[in-house]
Amino acid sequence: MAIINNHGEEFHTVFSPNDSLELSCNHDYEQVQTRIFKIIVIGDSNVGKTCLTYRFCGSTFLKNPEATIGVDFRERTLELDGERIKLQIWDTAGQERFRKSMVEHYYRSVHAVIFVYDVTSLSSFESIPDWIEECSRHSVGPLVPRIIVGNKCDLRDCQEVPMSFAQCLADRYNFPLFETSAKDPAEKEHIDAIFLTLAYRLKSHKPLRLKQLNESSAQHMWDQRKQEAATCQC
Ligand SMILES: Nc1nc2c(ncn2[C@@H]2O[C@H](COP(=O)(O)OP(=O)(O)OP(=O)(O)O)[C@@H](O)[C@H]2O)c(=O)[nH]1
Repeated sequence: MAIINNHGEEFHTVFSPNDSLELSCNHDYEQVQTRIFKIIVIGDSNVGKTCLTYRFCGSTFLKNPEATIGVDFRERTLELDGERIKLQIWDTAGQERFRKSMVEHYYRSVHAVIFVYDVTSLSSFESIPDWIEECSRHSVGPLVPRIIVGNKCDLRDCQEVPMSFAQCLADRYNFPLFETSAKDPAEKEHIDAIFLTLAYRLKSHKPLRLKQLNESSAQHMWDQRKQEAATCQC
């Protein structure tokens, strides 16, 4: 099985042979309609949101990320069961001063949310309910899939958040929980699996706002959002 990103690069992935996710790049993409899903990645500063999204979209570990200002956009196109799906990933700023003027943009027409904490930082984990609350305040409906990700699990010796704690929280909200590491190359396929879990869930739902759009108008909207973000005074 293979997955491709927006640059047309092909990666091999690791779903088990029993998995119903079929990823390939053998189709003539010009002929296939693409559904586009907006996923926002939220969490405290420094938990690794940029590195996680970069690992998924760029396939490598970003060594020296700078703090995100406003939002960074990444995307990757997948093919699931013969259907082309584009994940537009909004890597949001964790620092309040870099995010406050962007918050409305983050949540507008969102299709899925990933909450990230750092397994070596109890405070980042304790913030997760606040991020969930912020999400609700911005009218993200209960049908929008959400998952919790504990990052930096390569630093097991410094772990401050036992998985049992995290599992309790995830159970309380009924969200899936994943622990992973953007840094550890061996976790790359696990990170793919996290995003693909969401993609698969989104695929089984009707897209919300982008349902009626063809690819060029959806792309136009995406470009507009990028422009809005770039001109935003954060
Ligand atoms: N050991 C380890 N370090 C990581 C991992 N992921 C990210 N880091 C490091 O954590 C720091 C913060 O990473 P970022 O991805 O910039 O964090 P962020 O959540 O995007 O931060 P903001 O942009 O400020 O919101 C960087 O020094 C990364 O190298 C990981 O899985 N393991």
